[in-house]
Amino acid sequence: MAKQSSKEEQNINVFVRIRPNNPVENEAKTLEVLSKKEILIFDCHSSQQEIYNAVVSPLIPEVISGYNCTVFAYGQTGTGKTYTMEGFHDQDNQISSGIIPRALAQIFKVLSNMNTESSVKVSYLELYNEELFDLLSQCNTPKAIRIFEDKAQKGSVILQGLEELSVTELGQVYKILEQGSERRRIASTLMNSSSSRSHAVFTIVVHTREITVKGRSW
Ligand SMILES: Nc1ncnc2c1ncn2[C@@H]1O[C@H](COP(=O)(O)OP(=O)(O)OP(=O)(O)O)[C@@H](O)[C@H]1O
Repeated sequence: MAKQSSKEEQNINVFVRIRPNNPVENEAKTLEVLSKKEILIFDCHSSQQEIYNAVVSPLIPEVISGYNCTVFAYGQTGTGKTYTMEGFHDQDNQISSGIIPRALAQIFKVLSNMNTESSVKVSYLELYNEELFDLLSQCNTPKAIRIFEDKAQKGSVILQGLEELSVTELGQVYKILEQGSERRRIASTLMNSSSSRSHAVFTIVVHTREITVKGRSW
C-alpha cells in the first residue's frame, strides 16, 4: 500500500495496497516498486491492522465530531477490495476483519467512553448499471431504490426506501456484511453480471446527544 502524502491536513489521501500474488501471477512479476523515497509502501505482508491504523483510525474522531468521511476502495477485479473493506474468512472460518468491522469496533469503543447518548445506524447498497439495490432489504430479491437530489442540502442525495439498521455490537455488523455479500451473489447471478461491474456502498451514520446540565442536545 502506498500513501502519496503523509500530511495529516490533506483532505484526500490516496493509498495503494499490494496483495500477495496468486499462483498464476507467481509466474510473472506483477508490480515493481522502484523507490521508497516518496511513498510509504504497504506491501503484501501488511496486515489488516496496519492498514486500518494508517488509513482509517485517524478518521474516526472526525466522524464522531460530525464530519463526513469516505473511504473508497478502487481497483480491478480480484485486487483485494473486498478483503480490505470487509475482511476474509479462512478455511477454519477465522475472520481477518477488514476496514468496516474495525471502524465500527472503534466507533463503539469511543462512544462507550463518552458521556453522550448515541446511536449508530448502517445501510448497505449496491450500484449496478446505474441502478441502486438495497442489500439489507428483507425482500427475497434485492430491492431497487430511488435516488433524488436533496434540494435542502446542496451536493447531497436522498435515497428513498433505503433500509437503515441500528447496530450496537460487532456480531450484528458481521451478520450484516454476510447478508450483504450473499445478496450481492444472488443479484449477480440473477443479472448474469460479474462483481467487478458493481459497486457497494456501506454507510455508517453516528448520532450523538450530549448530556449537559441544561439538558440534551443532538
Ligand atoms: N492482502 C491480501 N492478502 C491475502 N489475500 C488477499 C489479499 N487481498 C486479496 N486477497 C485474496 O485475493 C482474492 C481477491 O480478493 P477480493 O475478492 O477482495 O478482490 P475484489 O477486488 O473485491 O474483487 P471483485 O472486484 O471481483 O469483487 C481473494 O481470494 C482474497 O482472499
